[in-house]
Amino acid sequence: MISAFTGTQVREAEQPLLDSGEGAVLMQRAAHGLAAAVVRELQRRGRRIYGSAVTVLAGKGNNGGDGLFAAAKLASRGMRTTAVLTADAAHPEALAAFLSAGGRAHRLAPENAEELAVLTAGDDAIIDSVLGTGARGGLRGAAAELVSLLQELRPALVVACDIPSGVDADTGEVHWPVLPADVTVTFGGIKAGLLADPGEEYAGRVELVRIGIEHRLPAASLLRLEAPDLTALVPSPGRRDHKYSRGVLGVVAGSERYPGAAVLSVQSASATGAGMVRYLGPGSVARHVLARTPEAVVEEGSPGRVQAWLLGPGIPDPEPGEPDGDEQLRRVRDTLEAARAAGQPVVVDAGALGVLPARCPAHWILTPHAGELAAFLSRRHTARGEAAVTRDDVGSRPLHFARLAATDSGATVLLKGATTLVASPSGAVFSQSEGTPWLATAGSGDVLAGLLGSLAAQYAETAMDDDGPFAALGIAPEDRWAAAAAVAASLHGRAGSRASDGGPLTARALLRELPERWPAWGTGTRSRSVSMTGRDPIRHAAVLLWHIAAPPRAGGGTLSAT
Ligand SMILES: NC(=O)C1=CN([C@@H]2O[C@H](COP(=O)(O)OP(=O)(O)OC[C@H]3O[C@@H](n4cnc5c(N)ncnc54)[C@H](OP(=O)(O)O)[C@@H]3O)[C@@H](O)[C@H]2O)[C@H](O)CC1
Ligand SMILES: [K+]
Repeated sequence: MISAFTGTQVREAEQPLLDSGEGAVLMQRAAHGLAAAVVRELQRRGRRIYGSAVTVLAGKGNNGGDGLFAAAKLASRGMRTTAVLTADAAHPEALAAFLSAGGRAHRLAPENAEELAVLTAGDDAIIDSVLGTGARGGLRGAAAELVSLLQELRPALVVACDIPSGVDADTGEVHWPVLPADVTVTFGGIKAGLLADPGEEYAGRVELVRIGIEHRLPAASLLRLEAPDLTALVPSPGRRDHKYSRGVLGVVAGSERYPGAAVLSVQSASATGAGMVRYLGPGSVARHVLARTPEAVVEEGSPGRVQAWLLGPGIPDPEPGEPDGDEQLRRVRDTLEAARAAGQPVVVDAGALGVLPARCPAHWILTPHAGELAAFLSRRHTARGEAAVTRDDVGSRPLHFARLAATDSGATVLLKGATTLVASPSGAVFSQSEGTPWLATAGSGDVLAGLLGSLAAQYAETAMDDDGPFAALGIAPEDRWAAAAAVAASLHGRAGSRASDGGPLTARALLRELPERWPAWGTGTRSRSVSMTGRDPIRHAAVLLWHIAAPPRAGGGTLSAT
């Protein structure tokens, strides 16, 4: 499991060492790791180091200091090194080291921004060390102009120092312009903003350099499940299990208008381990469901025992003139009431999001996309006389709004996106990014809802106990349902990447990827490559290489092992 931290958490972990005068050692470890990453990436691309050219964009603070010290190390490897000093000052010792290593420095000004952009864009590598965790907002003035020009000129290789300048280390919000990085070399702890959109999209592959503060870091601000975690968390039946003990899921989904959502969500639930799926809905929809999933049980009256519910796929929001909505929405309301009394986990999707009570239990998992989350929050905010929230608000600050919705409602909130975020009402967040943009297709959300419902039914009885698999991974009781939803998001994303294989996919193709690979997924048919390079983390900087393989400047980083 990958842990990520806010810039503040990392800075606080650094502080005692700074106070004891070890800041220079930390910086040298950071610079060593940064320089080593540039060398490795150039070699990976078949470039010679000696004689290659690198430019460092250096800000006024320690982020700029990291970059200048790293460039000095690259100069000692025979690289031609240029520094563009973007502020009126620079880290004095680092600049001195850079110049004495033979580097050439230019002070950026509005009148030379274009000339410097053209001068440096052709270099073999650019190191972006303008702003790090001390940034407030984005690039300004000539630095913003230089980066905008470099974006157009598309340098061969961009390596961001700690975070791409302009990306908020805590939230992943982006203050444009930001130079998209091929690699982000981050220090001490992975920054949460590198694992949340839109920041993740600009980070490229993330490499962590340990600088000796790791043991001082607090509980992570954001977590990411990896393949070995799926192995531990993907449920599998025991010898004494039977269909009722494996987890029965009740599904209230579909409508005359959208029968397909019921078909897809029931099929998905049935294919991913639920012992049984009970379907409740209009007869015409039920016939479609049975045609595709004959093993489903269609319930007329009150259903038999279930361990969990999935409510909402394909159920439209209430019409303005019909506040109670159609029969399905009434069925959703009744089921929510019964489920709360029974303490059952509920996956709440689509139209069901509009009929939730003010406060929900953490084992109710909402699965909105950005527009649905904006509507969900706006209903609550306007009822309190607060400003509405737009889809664009959510799109630019997904981590903030997912967390807000969870803490405000008490429910667990899975916010779908290129990077899917799952917020626990405790404030902890899981971030999963195994998907592909091709998953943005009709029915994909219904398949996810069915998969998540199936897992909820399988987890309901014992998985959340203190001797269960989530506790074994060290996940706090209040965050276990968020972790369960993250399992679903991870499996769904992996299935989507396989079904897409780089091209368009349909929800039906996505379904086909679900069951066959189910047991293999946990082991991850893509084994994660994690290697320690550099030297011992206590005595020297060490680089824990883990690859969020994001094709350089591709849309979003994906967690796929190499
Ligand atoms: N602390 C350590 O020992 C280590 C730090 N590491 C690296 O350091 C950065 C954090 O460095 P810091 O100096 O705290 O902050 P920055 O370098 O990110 O910012 C520098 C200054 O820039 C000014 N600033 C802030 N926002 C902007 C902006 N939008 N545009 C222009 N300038 C801005 C601000 O100065 P002011 O005088 O304007 O207040 C900042 O102080 C961290 O990211 C690491 O790279 C290493 O990890 C090693 C250990
Ligand atoms: K930076």
